[in-house]
Parts: sequence; structure tokens; C-alpha cells
Amino acid sequence: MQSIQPVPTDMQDVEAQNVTGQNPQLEQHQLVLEWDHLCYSIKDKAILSDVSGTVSSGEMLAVMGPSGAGKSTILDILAQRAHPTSGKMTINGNETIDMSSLGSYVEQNDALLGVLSVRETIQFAARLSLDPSTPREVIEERVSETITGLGLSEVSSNRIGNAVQRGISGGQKRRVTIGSSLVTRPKILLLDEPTSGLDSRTSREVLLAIRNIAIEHNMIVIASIHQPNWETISLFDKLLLLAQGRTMYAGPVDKLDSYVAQVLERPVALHANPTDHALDLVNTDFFSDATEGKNHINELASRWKAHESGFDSGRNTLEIGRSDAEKAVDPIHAWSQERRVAKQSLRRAFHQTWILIERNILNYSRNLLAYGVRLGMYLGMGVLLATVWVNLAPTSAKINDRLSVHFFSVAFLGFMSVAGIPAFLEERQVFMRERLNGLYGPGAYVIANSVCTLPYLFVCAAIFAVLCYWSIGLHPGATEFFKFLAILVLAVYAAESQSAVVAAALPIFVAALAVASFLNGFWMCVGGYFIKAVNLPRFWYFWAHFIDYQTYAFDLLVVNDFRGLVFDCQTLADGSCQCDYPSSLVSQGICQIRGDDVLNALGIGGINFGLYIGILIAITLVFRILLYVVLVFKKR
Ligand SMILES: Nc1ncnc2c1ncn2[C@@H]1O[C@H](COP(=O)(O)OP(=O)(O)OP(=O)(O)O)[C@@H](O)[C@H]1O
Repeated sequence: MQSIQPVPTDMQDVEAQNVTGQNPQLEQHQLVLEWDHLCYSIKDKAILSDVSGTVSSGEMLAVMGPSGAGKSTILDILAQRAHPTSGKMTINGNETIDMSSLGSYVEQNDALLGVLSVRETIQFAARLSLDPSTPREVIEERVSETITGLGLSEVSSNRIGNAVQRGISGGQKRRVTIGSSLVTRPKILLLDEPTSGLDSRTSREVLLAIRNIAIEHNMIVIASIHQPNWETISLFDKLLLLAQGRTMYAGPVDKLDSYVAQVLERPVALHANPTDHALDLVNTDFFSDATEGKNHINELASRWKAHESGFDSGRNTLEIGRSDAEKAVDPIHAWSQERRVAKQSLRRAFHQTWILIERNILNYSRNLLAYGVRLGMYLGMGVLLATVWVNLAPTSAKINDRLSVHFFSVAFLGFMSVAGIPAFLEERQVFMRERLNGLYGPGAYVIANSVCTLPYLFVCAAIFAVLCYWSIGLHPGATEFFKFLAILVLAVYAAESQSAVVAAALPIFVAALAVASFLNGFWMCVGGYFIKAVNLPRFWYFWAHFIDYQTYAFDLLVVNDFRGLVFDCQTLADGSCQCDYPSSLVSQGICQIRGDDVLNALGIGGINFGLYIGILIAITLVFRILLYVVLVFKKR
């Protein structure tokens, strides 16, 4: 048994010892992860029944079993992504575990940003996980070691790939996801199907690389794995074999064949792979009778139970004899707590926000599908308005056409924010993976997203405004033009923030698209253009109209354009003057109408420009806060 090291009490001590954020004193400290009698059910259906096991630092445990055996479920529980119905899990005897500060979980799906290269992806993961003071060379060395170990050197500068740009293969993506976790040097690495999509040679090489890093850095590795060849499974120290959520075997890999031969009385044939043989034995998927299958599993599970006590299942004896007091001051426990505190430090939060901003800039500038196509769309919209509403004469007859320019600008630009949902969902998946692995929190993510979205939307709105403002003939003057642009930017930013909230809460593209589109249609109806605000049914007027970003943006655009302009009215054959809105000039013998008369007729003549801008900003802020709140509570 290893001696227990003194606990570093001061955070500075920990940092001073190692700039990488790892504590070398503790790096070699033995960790024992133990789970006892775990049960997990969903709606009375037992998914896992009485599963126990243990694994120590430097060891690799394989979780195997037929499809639906409960492999992902046990990994979810060990990663604290699911809570067992009963049973407990401990680390060095302590039940208070914070897996996000100790471990990293590689789930089955590869959540990656398609436009980043392999090296960039792993580099960002390393930078996000390490202390801000870590020197570049240390990061680069670690990234290179991970890339080489996972056999990704040849494709290290290739992009991951997305729907428009083909990138690396599925198996290589799997390795990049593993690399993104491995490079953070967790003390416990959990991998769900790390070898799916890999051929047997690559599977072995990847697991060998993981094993080497695990041994060097004294990590615990637990991986679910399908049909490995004997060479590959031999890289693991232990095996947990499940079927229908029951334990079929839990012990050293090299004792599996003797177990099946002596206890199950089904020896492995000469030259056959013992794991294939054991998997065949516990697979009841193709039994014609379900009861027969259940009975078979009951029989195998009870044989395991009967022999478990007398069998050397590799249970670690580190904890035996340790008092509760000793467990309470376990250095790993203290280190995990300190690491959590360090992660919450303001300095680290700033550092991570900055890295996320850097990554977003790369993502947004390269993502042709998500951002380039949208830029093109705003350009097209600008050209459309410029040519359809070209040279709008300053006459009373054209006042409604003029109003429609402002409505259309706000409504259409706002509506098209739904085009940002796919890119947001891609980003959200990466955020969820990194956040659940304890790299950073929703605060850093929301700030980085908010900061990077703004300049992009500014460019979109500017392209649109430059193209259409002068050709339509809106209010002459640079001040009015820049106000027009500023209002559009605020409106599009509010709409974009709304779409982000919807997609954060409903991370299914079609559903998010439907809800965000409905909301934008709803805001159009109650904004005061189709039906004058004062004529809206009271039910809508008193709440929906006033929380609608389109209300404020439309009113502001109209006031900005109309205030100070004068429009010619029509002189009829009988010499009378006809204006489309009541004019204060006609009574003075001038057949014209002032823009302010129109504003008064619309009921927006007296609005406070600054206040409306403030409200528009406040609506956006509310959406951004909602985005944060949704991400705090949504764990998937
Ligand atoms: N949310 C859920 N609701 C109902 N049943 C579930 C749920 N999650 C898992 N299950 C069931 O629990 C069982 C174990 O699922 P799990 O995903 O852990 O299996 P697995 O061994 O990882 O399978 P595979 O190898 O096919 O990925 C399956 O029968 C599955 O249908």
C-alpha cells in the first residue's frame, strides 16, 4: 500500500509545484474507484442489478456484454451522469465524489467543431483544461504526445469536416474525441465504445496508446468495448462482463478462461478467443423463448454470485483498515476539492472565456455553411429591397411603402436568425461534452458566444444597410444611416439571442426551428404594423406587444426615418389636397404632410429614442440571461 502524502492546504502551493495544474505529489497517488451493489431502474424496468466492481490507478477495465447489456448505463453512473437507484460508489472510501474534477467521459457520439483541424481541437481542449500559467511548450508537448499516441500525426492539420467539407474519417473523429479527453490528463478516463469505427489493428494501437498514457500518469481507464480480439483485450487488466444488466464476470482478464471452464463448465476451445466465447455464452438475443433466455442469465448470474466471494476478482485492499478519519483527509479528495475551487477562480474563468472567444472566431470565420451562407443571404436581402423599393418618392402615396421597408427589414432579418440554429446546435454539443467533463461552465460559454456573435451580426446588418438604404432613398444624412444600422444590429442580435435560447432548451433542429419561427411570426403579428398597436386586442396589447423586440425596432426605424421629412400630398382635380394621413400643413395651405404628422397618426410621435434603444438592449440581455439559465439546468 502506498503511503498517504500530506495534503497541500494552500492553493498556491499546488500551483507552484507544477505549472500544468497537476500536482506531482498526487499524480502517483493511488486511487481506488469502487462501486457496490449498484442497481438502476427506469419505470420499474431493471437496467442494472447488483453490479459491483473495483479498479485502481494505472489499471484498465473493459466493460463488455451483448447489445443492451447495460454497458453505457454503468459508464453513465460511474461518470455521475446518471444516479443509481441503489448502491454506492466510492473513491478511496469517500462517497463524496466530484467526477467532473477527477474524470473525463468520452461518450458514444463525437461532438466536434467541423472546421477546426485535429491539432487545433486537441490544443483547445488542453488549453481549456490547464492552468492559465502553463507555458506554451508544455501544452504543445502534451498535444503532440497525444496526437502521436493516437496515430493522428498524418492528419493533424486536416479539418474534422462537416456537411459541406469532407474531413477525416469516422474512426479518426473517434480518436480526436478520445484525444480531447486524454490531453486533459484526467485521473479517471471513461470511454464508451472508444474503438467503434476502428479496424482491429487501429483499435489495438489506440488502446495501447491510452494504456501507455494511463500507466505513465497513473490513470484509471474504464472502457466499454465490442468484440475485441485477444491481443486487444489483453491490454486490459480487468473485465466486467454484463448481460441483461447482471454481472456475468468481474475480475482479471487472464482468469476469464479458467472461470468459464471451471465454474460454467464450458471450456474455451483451443485457439478460440475467451472473450468471444464468453460473449456467446451470455448472449440470449437469439433465444426463441424469452423465458428460457431469462432463466439462462439467472443461472449464469447466480453462478457468478456463488463464486464471487471465493474468486480473486481483483478487489483492491487499499482501503481495508483505513479509518473514516483517514479517508476524510485523503489527499485525492482534498485535491479534487481544491481543483474545483481553482476551476471556479475568476482568473481561470477569464482565461477560459478568452480561449472560447478565440475558438469561436476561428469557427465563425471558417464555417462557410453556417456563417458564409447567411452572409450571402443578408446580401441577397439587401439587393432585393434595393431593387424592389428602388427610389421611393417622398410622397404621401408612398408612405405605406416606406413603412413596409422598415417592417420588412426588422421582420425578415429577425426571422432569418433561425438559420443560425444548426451552427448553435453544433457548438452546444461541444459545450455539453466539455462542460460535463468539468472544463468550463455556462458563464464562460455564454459570454464567449455573446461577444463573438455581435461583430458577425454587425457585418450582416451593415451589408444589408449599405446595399438598400441609399437606393431606397431613406432619410438622407449619415446620422440617420448609422442609427438605421445600429437599430438593425440590435434587432438582429435580439432575434439571434432568442433563437439561441430556444435551441438551448430544445436541442433538436426541427423542433427548435419550428418554435423559433413561430415566435418570430408571433412577434410580427403583435408588433403594431399589420394592426396598429392601439387597435390590437387588449389581451395581446398589454403584454405581447410590449415584450416584442420587433415593436421597438420597428418604431425606432420609423421614427428615425420619418422625423424631419416632409412628403408631398396629392392635389386633386377640384384643387383640394389629399394626404394619406392627417396633415398639420394642409390647414396652412401647404399640400404636404410632415413625417411627424405620420408618426403622431401611428401613435409613436412621442417615443423616447434612448428609452426604446435601452428596452431593445434589455430584451437582448434577458434572452442572454435566459440562455445562461437554460444551460445551467439542461445537462444534455
Ligand atoms: N432512458 C431509457 N428508457 C428506457 N430504457 C432504457 C433507457 N436507457 C437505457 N435503456 C435500456 O437499458 C438497457 C441497457 O442500455 P445500455 O445503453 O446501457 O446498453 P449497452 O450495453 O450500452 O448497449 P449497446 O452496446 O447496444 O450500446 C437497454 O435495454 C436499453 O433499452
